[in-house]
Amino acid sequence: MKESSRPIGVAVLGMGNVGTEVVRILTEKAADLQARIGAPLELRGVAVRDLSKERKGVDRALLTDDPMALVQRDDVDLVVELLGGIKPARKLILAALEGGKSVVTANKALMAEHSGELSKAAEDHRVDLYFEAAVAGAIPVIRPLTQSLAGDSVNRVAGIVNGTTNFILSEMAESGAGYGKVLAEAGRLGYAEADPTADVEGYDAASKAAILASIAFHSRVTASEVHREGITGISAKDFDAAKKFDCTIKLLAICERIDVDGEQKISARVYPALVPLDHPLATVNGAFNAVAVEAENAGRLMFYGQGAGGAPTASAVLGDLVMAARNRVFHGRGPLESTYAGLPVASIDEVPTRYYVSMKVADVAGVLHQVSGEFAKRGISIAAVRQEGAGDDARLIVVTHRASDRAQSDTVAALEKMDSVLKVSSVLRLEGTND
Ligand SMILES: NC(=O)c1ccc[n+]([C@@H]2O[C@H](COP(=O)([O-])OP(=O)(O)OC[C@H]3O[C@@H](n4cnc5c(N)ncnc54)[C@H](O)[C@@H]3O)[C@@H](O)[C@H]2O)c1
Ligand SMILES: N[C@@H](CCO)C(=O)O
Ligand code: NA
Repeated sequence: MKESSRPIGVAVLGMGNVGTEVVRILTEKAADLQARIGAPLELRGVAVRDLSKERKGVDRALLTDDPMALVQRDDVDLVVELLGGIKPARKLILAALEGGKSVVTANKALMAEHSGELSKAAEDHRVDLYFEAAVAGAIPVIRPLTQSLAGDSVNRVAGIVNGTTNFILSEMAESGAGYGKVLAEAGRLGYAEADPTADVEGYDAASKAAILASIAFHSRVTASEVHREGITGISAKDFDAAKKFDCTIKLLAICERIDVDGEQKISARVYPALVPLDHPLATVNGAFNAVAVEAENAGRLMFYGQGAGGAPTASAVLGDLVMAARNRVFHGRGPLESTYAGLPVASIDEVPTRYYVSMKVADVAGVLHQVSGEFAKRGISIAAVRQEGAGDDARLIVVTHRASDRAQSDTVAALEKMDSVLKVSSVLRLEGTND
């Protein structure tokens, strides 16, 4: 390695769950990081909201409540954005890139909406924009997709990419614990977003799906183009029913290439789904994430690890920081955004899915025939039917084979109108099967 170069100035924006851990590692591992980079990393400042708050292990002189002034300092070479949200993160990152500084961010909400603008600024100013921490926390997924698989064709990226909801669903499956209590615990452990609606309503997973789909399929997919359903409607009853079909329930993010009438499109979707208990994703519990990648030549790859939490996320941030710093020292550049394929995003209606429909029915002869008739009318074949209870508590559960999501949802709408169907109590998709 060449002799140590001049110090590289680092600005950290935000000292919350992730920022605190990044600053700790930067300080504690300074010597190792210097040896790996070929230059020392020097912390020039940390932008915080509350200057009066005690920050253990940080020199008070480094704290500032003016992030823009910090970003624009001449002695800052790398900016680490850990504020979250669009404002003021977008402007700060743009200012950094336009000032010739490389940026590392964990901000999926921002990357899923503004990656085009930010990547262009990075390209125009010949600096790096890294965001490994934005998807699946500590797990390397961005780098494998952009670098290791750069010579392959990815067909599918799917898995569990939100730690908070996986933590909640795992607890519900295990102990039947109440939703609110588990969510509060996820916040306390540093998994949840500042506004946990982003987690439980699936927005966070949708942002990650948009980033994964864009990278995997060399196209640009934004969060608003991802079909999104959250977990707030999932109850203990759904878990009981899932168990009867040897399944559990997971919030999945699925990005795949699909063929729609001869045209290749991207499907990017997030929803809670029944997953067979013997499927690898069924055993991913707590704040752990798992992402399965299917590529034409590599075949199937699995990535598993901690998808949320301060220290695991900081690990991914530091990895990016070392890369960006090395590029400074050795005059290299990270991979540029690749959107040459420009594939369109399919509507959820066009995607082939399997449905699980649980309904309360009138306990009269012929109900099963009428219900199955509605599925048959739309060309949907039924895989399993289960009748439960009797009288006022008569229930029918139908699991279908794959058909267009439009045909499936139209059938549910028709069932809801039938006199003999008193209530459609639960509709979930079934994933992780081949039929
Ligand atoms: N926590 C995780 O597990 C995790 C994992 C992966 C990615 N992320 C992402 O990392 C980022 C940070 O997450 P977090 O969990 O650390 O959030 P957090 O809410 O704990 O921390 C954000 C910090 O930024 C500060 N801040 C916000 N606006 C500011 C401003 N204008 N000036 C100065 N300080 C400001 C807040 O006061 C807070 O301390 C987010 O983009 C999040 O999505 C978090
Ligand atoms: N809130 C996010 C943080 C990690 O991106 C989660 O729970 O997965
Ligand atoms: Na990651």
